[in-house]
Amino acid sequence: MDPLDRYESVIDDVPAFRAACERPLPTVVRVNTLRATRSAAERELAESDIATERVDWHPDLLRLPDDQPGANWPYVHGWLHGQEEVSALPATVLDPSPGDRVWDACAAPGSKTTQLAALMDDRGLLVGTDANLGRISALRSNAERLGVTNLAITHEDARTHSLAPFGGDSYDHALVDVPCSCEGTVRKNPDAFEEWSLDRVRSIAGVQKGILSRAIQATRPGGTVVYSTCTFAPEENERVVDHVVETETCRPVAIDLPLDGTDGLTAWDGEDFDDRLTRTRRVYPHHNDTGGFFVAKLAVGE
Ligand SMILES: C[S@@+](CC[C@H](N)C(=O)[O-])C[C@H]1O[C@@H](n2cnc3c(N)ncnc32)[C@H](O)[C@@H]1O
Repeated sequence: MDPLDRYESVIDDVPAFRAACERPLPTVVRVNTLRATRSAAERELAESDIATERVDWHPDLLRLPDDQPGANWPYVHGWLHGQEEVSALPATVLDPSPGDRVWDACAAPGSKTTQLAALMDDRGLLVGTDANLGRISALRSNAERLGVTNLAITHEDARTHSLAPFGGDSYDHALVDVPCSCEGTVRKNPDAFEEWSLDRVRSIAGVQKGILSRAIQATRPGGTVVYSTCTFAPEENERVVDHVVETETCRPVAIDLPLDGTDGLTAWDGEDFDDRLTRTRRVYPHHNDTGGFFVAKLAVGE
């Protein structure tokens, strides 16, 4: 079964959506502001005859030619990190401040963790958790290459992470970028649907609910939790957020998304969700020439 068939009733322009899903993804890098400015990175890349194009919605993203080898000088020296445009959305939406205490519940290999560290100006405390030891090695080496020093790494199941990591106090914010069915990565990985089944979608949704619930419980009242996936599946998106809105003390808040997106769904497969699910955002590949993405922002304690 082609899982994309399931979305024909909720997508505005199905032929454009299908065509975008078949095009390769543009190559994008994020300038690591702990080490360089965008102008300095542009100059350095130009010296190596690498043409760049600014991404207009984000101050630190650059598009590169598709045949660009990854190991250029600015990359090796931690000025750049390969990061797809939509992957830069969750940390942008969370927008932590220097000095905050932030938990990244599914952190490896660290694209968003290192982006959070840059937004925090490498100050405060960032805890990055992942259940996969091999991927934690990549997180560690990315953090080192990019010069991040405010990061503590834990190898554990996020569903059992400490609820009082600071002697009773909780995190100011959490980022929950869960494992998912990855339907929105089909432009990068044409085999993305090979392992797809509705049973897998439903099973992973259980893990997602557990991790998101834990993140809400570990965040102080008045704090913020951002939930994201790179899939279109409502079972892993709106239905997971609807579950925590019912079971935890939190509410979805409006997101001022800097690129085009559509409202989250309030019904799927015969089930209705909380009306406030319209405040979550879906990003489809044909709207901004990116991968597919889902993001929700939750205010905790309200
Ligand atoms: C979408 S990836 C995270 C990508 C990462 N945020 C980034 O931007 O580089 C999901 C991650 O969740 C991890 N994971 C899966 N189950 C987990 C669990 N129960 N607790 C913590 N991490 C888990 C996987 O190992 C994987 O690295």
